[in-house]
Amino acid sequence: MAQYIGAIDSGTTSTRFMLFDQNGAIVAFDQREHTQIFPQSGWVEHDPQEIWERTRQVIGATLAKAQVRADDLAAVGITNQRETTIVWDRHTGKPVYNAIVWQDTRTAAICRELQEAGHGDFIYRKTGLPVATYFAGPKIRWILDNVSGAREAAERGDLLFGTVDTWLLWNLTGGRHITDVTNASRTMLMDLETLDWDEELLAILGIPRAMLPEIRPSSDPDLYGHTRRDGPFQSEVPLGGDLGDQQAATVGQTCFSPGEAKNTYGTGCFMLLNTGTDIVRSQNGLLTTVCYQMGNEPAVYALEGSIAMAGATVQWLRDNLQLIKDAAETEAIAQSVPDNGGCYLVPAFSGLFAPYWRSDARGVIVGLTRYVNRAHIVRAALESICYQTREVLEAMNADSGVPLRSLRVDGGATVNNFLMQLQADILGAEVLRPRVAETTSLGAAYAAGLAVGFWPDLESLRANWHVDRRWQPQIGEAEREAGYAGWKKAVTRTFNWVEA
Ligand SMILES: Nc1ncnc2c1ncn2[C@@H]1O[C@H](COP(=O)(O)OP(=O)(O)O)[C@@H](O)[C@H]1O
Ligand SMILES: O=P(O)(O)OC[C@H](O)CO
Repeated sequence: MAQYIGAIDSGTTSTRFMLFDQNGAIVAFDQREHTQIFPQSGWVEHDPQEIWERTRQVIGATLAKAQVRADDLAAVGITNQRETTIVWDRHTGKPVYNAIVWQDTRTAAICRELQEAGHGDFIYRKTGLPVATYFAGPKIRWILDNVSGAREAAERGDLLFGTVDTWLLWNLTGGRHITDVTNASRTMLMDLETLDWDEELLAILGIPRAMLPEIRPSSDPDLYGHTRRDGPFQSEVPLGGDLGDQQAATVGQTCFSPGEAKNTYGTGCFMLLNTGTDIVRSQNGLLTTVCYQMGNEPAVYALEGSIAMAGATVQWLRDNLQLIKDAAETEAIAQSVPDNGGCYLVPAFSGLFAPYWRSDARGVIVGLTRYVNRAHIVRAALESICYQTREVLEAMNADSGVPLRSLRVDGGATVNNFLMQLQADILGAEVLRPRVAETTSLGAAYAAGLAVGFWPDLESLRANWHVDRRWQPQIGEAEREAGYAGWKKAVTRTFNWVEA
């Protein structure tokens, strides 16, 4: 019997391929970054061909490292940065434009028009999403409006849309055009109740239905297809799992019961709270989204607090300000000062996402005096991740009425132990990091493994979750609240920066 499950994790900054065994332990992996393209202020793009190339490379390198043949894989799952939008020609397979990344704000005018035309409430009721530049629908519309000949070609049925999962499935299978419910729930085009594309939403955004992929469960016993023999696996491996990366991390953290939540610290930071089969509407700026759908089971929903800039703020310190040489340095530098020296950094680089949804906001560093030095700014950058998380957690507590006392964390930035201590201090709650912090890939592996019977059911997966380390708050209430009040004040300074 095949002993492993493979997971492709195509993130905002890099792609990984991982092999997992029956216990959910990592057997081997490889990871490669792709280029971040910033053509103008507020624009963020990726090259879809580069993402596919990196995917091929990490698959080949992982199999070689582990000395595993593709025939030893029971199935492969895919997980991906969500909302990032690719449009390609169905005949040539060539993208008509770069991928427009979830952080990109070029669709602000389209979003404003949708609001002004009074579609905001309808869109929110249907999709659980506020009208914001974050989501895929307005990005597709932008491509149809701005790429020469694109609208006509789309109307002729020659163009296909996909998020990154769909792009990879298309390339891996040689032409299957499929997405899953979690990714579809981030397009602003899917009805959260019917789990199908909605004709009225398509009409409002002017998007031909023929461009859209088939929507399937996140774990599909009918399979999305098999990998092609002439592709990176050089074998026909079943493709059985597909879900957005934040939903995948929720599955990887085994948050299968209503009330269970996780927070993932990658490029952005995303907290998801499982709300079961109920569609819960937020009163506090959170999204309602599909958490997962396993086979023929009903879909499970989640409330989500999305933060656009988390680890990316650290990258900005490194690449744009050159304050640090690598992300790991932030741990020692931030600890070298006792506090932020009165300085706050609010990274509203893509506007502010949850709970504000302000596309008119832009980043600020405030509270500067001659006392403030590099270490204070580095510390303020780490604190910004934790304060944004506190705002989202408060919104979740208010919506669910049940305060979360401990938070399961994962993602690339959780290797920073000082950041985790800051998080416990700023939340006043316990922070728990699991042994396998690569929960995004693990969630995709679980979805694929469940599809082919490698694991029997969701409950059996809980036994694979083990705590690696936990952090308790170490500061008092007064200090915590004073720091938070400073943060709240700093946030107000970001508003109304971009004039309509
Ligand atoms: N030691 C660290 N301290 C703070 N941030 C870190 C550290 N190591 C990595 N990061 C941040 O984590 C992010 C990478 O995490 P990852 O989960 O791979 O992201 P993604 O899936 O979004 O590509 C980067 O933005 C990086 O700046
Ligand atoms: O690439 P990540 O892990 O920061 O995730 C990006 C999110 O999916 C965007 O919604």
